Amino acid sequence: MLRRLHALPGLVLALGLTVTALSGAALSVQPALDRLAAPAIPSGTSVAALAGAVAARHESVDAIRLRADGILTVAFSDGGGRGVEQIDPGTGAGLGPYQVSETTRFVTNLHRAFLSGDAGRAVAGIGALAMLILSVSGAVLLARRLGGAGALLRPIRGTPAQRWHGELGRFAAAGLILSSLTGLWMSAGSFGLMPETGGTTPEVAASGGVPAPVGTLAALRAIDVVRMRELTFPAPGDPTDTYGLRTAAGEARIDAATGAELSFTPATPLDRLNDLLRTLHTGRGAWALGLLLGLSAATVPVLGATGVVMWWRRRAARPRIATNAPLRSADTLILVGSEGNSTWGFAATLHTALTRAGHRVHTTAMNDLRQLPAATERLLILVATHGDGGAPGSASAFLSRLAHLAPRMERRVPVAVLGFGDRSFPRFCGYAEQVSAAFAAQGFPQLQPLKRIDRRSAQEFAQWGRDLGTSLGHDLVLEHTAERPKTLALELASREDYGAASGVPVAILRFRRPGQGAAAGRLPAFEPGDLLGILAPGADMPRFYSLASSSRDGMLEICVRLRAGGLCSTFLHGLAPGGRVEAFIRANPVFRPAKGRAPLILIGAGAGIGPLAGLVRANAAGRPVHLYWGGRSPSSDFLYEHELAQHLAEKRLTSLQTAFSRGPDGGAYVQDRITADAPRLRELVRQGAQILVCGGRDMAEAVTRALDPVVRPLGLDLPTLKSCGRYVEDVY
Ligand SMILES: Cc1cc2nc3c(=O)[nH]c(=O)nc-3n(C[C@H](O)[C@H](O)[C@H](O)COP(=O)(O)O)c2cc1C
Repeated sequence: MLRRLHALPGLVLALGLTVTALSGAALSVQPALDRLAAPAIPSGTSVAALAGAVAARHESVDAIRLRADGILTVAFSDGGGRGVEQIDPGTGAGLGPYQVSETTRFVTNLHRAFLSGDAGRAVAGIGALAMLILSVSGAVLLARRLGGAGALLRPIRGTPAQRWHGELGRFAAAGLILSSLTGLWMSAGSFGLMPETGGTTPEVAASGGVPAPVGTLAALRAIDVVRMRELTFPAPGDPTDTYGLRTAAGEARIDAATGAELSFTPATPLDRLNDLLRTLHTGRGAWALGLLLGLSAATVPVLGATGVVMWWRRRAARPRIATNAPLRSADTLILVGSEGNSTWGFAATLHTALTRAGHRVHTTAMNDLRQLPAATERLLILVATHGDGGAPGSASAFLSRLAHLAPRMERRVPVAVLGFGDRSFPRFCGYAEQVSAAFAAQGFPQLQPLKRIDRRSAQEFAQWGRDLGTSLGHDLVLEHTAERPKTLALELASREDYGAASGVPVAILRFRRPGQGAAAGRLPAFEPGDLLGILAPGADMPRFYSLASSSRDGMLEICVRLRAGGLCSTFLHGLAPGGRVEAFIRANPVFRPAKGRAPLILIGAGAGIGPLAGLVRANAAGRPVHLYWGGRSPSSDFLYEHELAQHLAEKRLTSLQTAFSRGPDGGAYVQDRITADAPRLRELVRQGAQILVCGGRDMAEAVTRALDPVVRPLGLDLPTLKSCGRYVEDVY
């Protein structure tokens, strides 16, 4: 809901908001320019002295104004001609005609009313409301994604569009909220929707005597020019008219003959609020704030563009459920928790089979659960596990939502949870277990016990379908054929083989698109640490390998360890240069170095060196990078040995620590190097280093145990470092 609330005004009003924001950003520079151009007002100059000097130069003066931008102007009539000129605040001397430039007038009109009168002003007001909704919902969404309001400053991970959107959004949110709130207020005021401002000016009786020179009037001599907002002069020849002096405190009427203050109308709280909000919106009288607001506004086009990209990706990634029954009337609600979208495919198969069996089925994302309509008879939850036993994207908010909603629900319908995962992860279907436990804790009966499906097994899914059919009292046949991802044909360009002598063969394989020169297909963009999914002949599931190169290297490089009985690794190890594979690239934005120049500590073992070597190769800027790597034997297993030596010489790599379990030094593991190097590593972490770990699960666990005592004395622990992206793993 919140996401929809965020996306909708952005998509519908994108163009209008961009125009308003950019024109606002352009106008925001004006107060700073005016401030530079306006002569400083010397303190101690009285309004009387200034008015006296001005009156001496003009036949008739209408008013003297101190504008919010610090410019003093006088409106006058001389010899039948009227004019407005800027005046020197110290001497009252004329500084030339005052006029707002055509460009400023145009941009202001564009900003306030899209150059089209009242209708335009109404649209601008709606735009301000939309911007307010966008800014507040965006801030809440970002806080939710980063782990709460206290986590708003944590590093943002994700695709480039997500990172730009998040970084710019959190920079600009406060400014955009302030500008849209104040803009909305001003817009409502311009349509008379706000209470009337200004107190009633009392009738005053002027003395009617001969007007005295303005420079001698006592009430004007008591007021400093810096406090004045406007001084209006009496109409010439009208002895009953008075001077009007407006300051922030209110408006005084002053007798033209005696100089006495005849009345004073104090400014109302609403007047003061209006003044404050105007300053906060325009930056006039607060030029530094104006520039900050302008910078915030200037981010709007980029926020809009990246927001559209994110929205489109989310939309394009989610499969369409053609026969989705309305939620209100559905007897079966299928909730899907997915990150890579494959679970949506299973949900679509289940949806179709249940619909054919006569059910009214509504399928939606787990995060979209809002209510349990009266017609709902059962809940079917299909949920994948990601991270380390964590929630997938479309279920990220589910547990907290259930905890919030369930106590208010009147009914408890039967629930079946079907987990999708991979047995090679230690927390196999860990998130599905959490979801199942949460339903049980809220008192929902089980329609089916929790079932866990390994590696998208169509057979296990079909079996679950049969059991579900039995519970529902009819046959349910679930024939699911996994959708094959779109693949690229790649050709093996070269290979280097290691480890034969130590019994753990590892190959560095470099692929390119087939064809020569311009005829070769272009590679999509990727970074070291992204994943190359390879579909071996006869396999219906891809096997993922971490990429050791970036698209800038013009080839795809992976390190593959030969696994006994492994279909894909056996196929790849048997591949000769020129041999082809079907593959696709999947971004792995979590495993990326954080921006900036803080040191990187790279830790890996065996084939896990691949993406780490790729990160070192990409470090042309010479950021401090320290690599810890463990292998078996220095003579047969030292992957990237020569390349790493060259990187050390070129300062792409700052230091290299290797550990060989079958080495001449008696055998050591990478975690031993970490323990031995604790003081240096602690210092690097103190400097803000980020740690990236790649390799087997056992190695990663040993590294975690070795690193924990390293960071403890700094008041840190690995969960804290993990939660802020300073400890990331690519573990298999
Ligand atoms: C980065 C990553 C982390 C994963 N972590 C786990 C895990 O901790 N436990 C598990 O059982 N499966 C894990 N899996 C496997 C997925 O749950 C499984 O592939 C699932 O079918 C993906 O469904 P989806 O494409 O709908 O997101 C992980 C997969 C990936 C790519």
